[in-house]
Amino acid sequence: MDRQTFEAEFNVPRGTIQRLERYESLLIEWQERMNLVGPATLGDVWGRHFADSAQITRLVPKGQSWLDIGAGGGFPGMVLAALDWGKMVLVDSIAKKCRFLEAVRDELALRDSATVINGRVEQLPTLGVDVATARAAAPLATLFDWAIRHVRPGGQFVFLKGRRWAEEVDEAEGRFIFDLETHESLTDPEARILVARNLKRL
Ligand SMILES: C[S@@+](CC[C@H](N)C(=O)[O-])C[C@H]1O[C@@H](n2cnc3c(N)ncnc32)[C@H](O)[C@@H]1O
Repeated sequence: MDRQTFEAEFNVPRGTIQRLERYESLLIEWQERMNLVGPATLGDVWGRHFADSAQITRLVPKGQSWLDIGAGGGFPGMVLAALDWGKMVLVDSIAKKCRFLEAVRDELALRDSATVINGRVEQLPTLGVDVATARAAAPLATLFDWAIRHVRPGGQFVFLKGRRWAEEVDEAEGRFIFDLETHESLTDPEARILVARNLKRL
C-alpha cells in the first residue's frame, strides 16, 4: 500500500500524513543499525506497518488510554499516537528500541500522547488503562497473563494476530474466560484482530 492509498483508506488530515512520512524516514534510517521490523517489509511501510496499526481505529473509539506491549518499532502504539487516537504507553524490554521510540515521539511532537517505558511489562506497576494492545509480542495466553492486571475493569484487549490465531485462542480458552470478537485484517487475509472483553482467569 502506498501513501496515497493509506490517505484514502483512513481519511486522515495532511498534518498526520506528514508525521507518518517523517516516521517512515526515521524507521528506514534507524533500521540500518538495528532490527526494528522485518527487512523485507521496509518497501511497504504504509501497508505492513502503518495501515496494519491504523486499522485498529475502526474497532476502538478515539480518546482511550492504551498500553502497547512489546511496541518494538512502535506498531501499533506509535501509529495510534500519530493518529491522535488516545494516550499511549509503549513498553519494550530492549533499551535501543526504546531510544528509537523516544526519537520518533520527539520528532513527531507526541510528548503529550506517547510515553515510552523501557522494561518488562510483567514488572511494571499496574497501569489501569482502557485498552491493552500488541502485535507479534507473545502468544495470546501470555499477552492475557501480562495485560490482565493493567486493564481497568470493563476495558478491552486488542491484539493483532497472525495465521495461528485460532490455535492461540484455543490455548487461551484453557486458562481464561473472555468474550471475543474476531475481525478480518485489512492487510493479511490469514491474520485477525482479536478484541477480548470481560477477561478472567479460570
Ligand atoms: C517481534 S517484536 C514486535 C514489535 C512490534 N510490536 C511490531 O509488531 O513491529 C516483539 C517485541 O516485544 C518485546 N518484548 C518481548 N517480551 C517483552 C516483555 N516481557 N516486556 C516488554 N517487551 C517485550 C521485544 O523486545 C520486541 O521488541
